[in-house]
Amino acid sequence: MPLEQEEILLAAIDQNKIRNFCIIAHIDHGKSTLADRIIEMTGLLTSREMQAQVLDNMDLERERGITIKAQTVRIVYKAKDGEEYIFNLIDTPGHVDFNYEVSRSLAACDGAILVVDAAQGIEAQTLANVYLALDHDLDVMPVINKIDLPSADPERVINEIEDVIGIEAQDAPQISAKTGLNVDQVLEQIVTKIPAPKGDSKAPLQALIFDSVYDSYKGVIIFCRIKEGSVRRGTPIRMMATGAEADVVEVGYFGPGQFIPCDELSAGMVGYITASLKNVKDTRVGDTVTNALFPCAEPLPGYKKVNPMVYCGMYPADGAKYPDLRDALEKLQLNDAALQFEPETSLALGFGFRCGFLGLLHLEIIQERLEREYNLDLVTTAPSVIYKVHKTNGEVIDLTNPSNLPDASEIEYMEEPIVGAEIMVTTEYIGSIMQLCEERRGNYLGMEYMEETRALLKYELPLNEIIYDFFDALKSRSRGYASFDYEMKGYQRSELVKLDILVNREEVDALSFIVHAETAYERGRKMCEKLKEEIPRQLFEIPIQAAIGSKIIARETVKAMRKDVLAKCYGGDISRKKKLLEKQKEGKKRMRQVGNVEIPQKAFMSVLKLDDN
Ligand SMILES: Nc1nc2c(ncn2[C@@H]2O[C@H](COP(=O)(O)OP(=O)(O)OP(=O)(O)O)[C@@H](O)[C@H]2O)c(=O)[nH]1
Repeated sequence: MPLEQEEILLAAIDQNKIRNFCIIAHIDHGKSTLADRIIEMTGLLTSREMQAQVLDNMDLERERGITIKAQTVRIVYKAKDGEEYIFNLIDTPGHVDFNYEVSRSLAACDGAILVVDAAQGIEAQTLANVYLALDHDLDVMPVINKIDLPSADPERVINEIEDVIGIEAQDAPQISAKTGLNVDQVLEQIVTKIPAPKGDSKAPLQALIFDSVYDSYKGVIIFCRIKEGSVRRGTPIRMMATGAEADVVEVGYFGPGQFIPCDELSAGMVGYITASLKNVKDTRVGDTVTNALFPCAEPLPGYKKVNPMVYCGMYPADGAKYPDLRDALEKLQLNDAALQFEPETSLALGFGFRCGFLGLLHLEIIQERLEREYNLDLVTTAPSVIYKVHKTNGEVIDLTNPSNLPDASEIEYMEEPIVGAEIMVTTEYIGSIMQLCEERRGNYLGMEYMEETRALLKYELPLNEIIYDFFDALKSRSRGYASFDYEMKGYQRSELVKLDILVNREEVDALSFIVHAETAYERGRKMCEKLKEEIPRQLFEIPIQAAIGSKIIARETVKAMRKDVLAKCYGGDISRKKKLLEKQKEGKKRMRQVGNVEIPQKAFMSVLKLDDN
């Protein structure tokens, strides 16, 4: 352990010298870049040691450039007043799929740095995050970033922050997180503007879990903010919501990319606890850790169990890999309490799992990790939201798989999930965005002008109309000038029907999906067209039909043709022929035989691409 860190451990930590804060921003406004600069400037790492971005430490995160799991780091800053301060910088995820994690990360802080891009100004997620921060009574400290850009207009953005959010911004540091310009002002303001934590170290233990990870050596590592009391090795702890109990094995704090043990965590501190717990499900984000023998009177407010919003079927391309897929999902679940799965069988796809996710991004991440880290080839069915089916016998079922929809005669009515959406857009695109929302069955709630050139549109939209490609459609219809945020509102009665797809007169259960009755015909037609493109020609003619119940509503035909991959190979280069045959075999792994027709993986996702914008 470096000498400097040892000294900090030994010195009793004065609460007044601690600052717990996070950085909030709209996606891409430079949150991670600023975090890196702060870490670099406080001397924890030299820029050479810094791998691209320290805080986003999952490979996938780095590739996609987005923050998924909240990460935290403790740094020591020597301020201009000559004193040393301890900063706990809590990184918050920036995507709507992970909204609850954002909210819990904020609850662990006393203040928030609000990063706003000097060229783009306030965006939908800037507002959503600021409101969340204000809900948690955090002091919000604005910072104007990217002033090095030629299109930067910091004065306009300062006014916008004052007008729209209503917080003082005249002395907001104007920085370039990229070059490091004026980042020193940010560090000073953290000391002067973000309040020190409060809390009594002698009170019964009350700590907020804002994240937890599973480590094969240490078991579950709980990331927490100690609100009251203290905790050390040997303390018997209890999670108040899940009831799990264990003795503490180790406590410590977060070095960049590593865990550094210490003697004790006390009120006001942010750190980690390990105990002999084997599953992150025991340590739910938002739960309160207390002393099992001397519990606090009440848990901290705001805990809620996060439930998946989007479901899809995942099947191994090679049926023999089913046990491997189960093992992989179990391993991923150790680190991801929001991931759910249960076995299901499909006539078309065989044995697999119905998996539940927080949103599409979460789904994609899991899918990619299964394919990359566990080397599995997957066939994934189109995602579906959870519908509530009210049956004539009074029973209500949560439908996560469209092919399980009961017979129409047993259904009284159905409900679908609705979200409240806020869309920020420049005025010239208001018309096209409103049109998009209308097409997606949106219910217009109102519009507020931010300034002359921008407005905030409020809509209620069915979740199943936005989970697929709404974001892309929004971007393309506004040339990238619209931004968007949403939250679940509840369920609403709706005229829904199940659309079945028949390939060569056989129903393919994995292709069924649920649509609003009004759009059923159009979607059915488009789905058939799409499948016609995706399904390769075979030796015989293949009819593709869409049906509601026994009624066929659309049809396309894949004409017969012999597919000869060697046809293009003139001359006698045998190795090239072999290569082509190999390639064809690879492709086949992901094909599914339905009756005597082979359906490629891409076809199962066709429903996602029915709206060409
Ligand atoms: N020109 C310029 N570019 C910057 C600056 N700060 C960040 N960027 C760039 O903006 C992009 C987004 O920065 P990030 O730090 O990844 O943004 P973020 O807000 O953390 O994004 P999420 O983690 O996805 O929420 C990157 O390409 C950065 O290099 C800046 O001061 N000037």
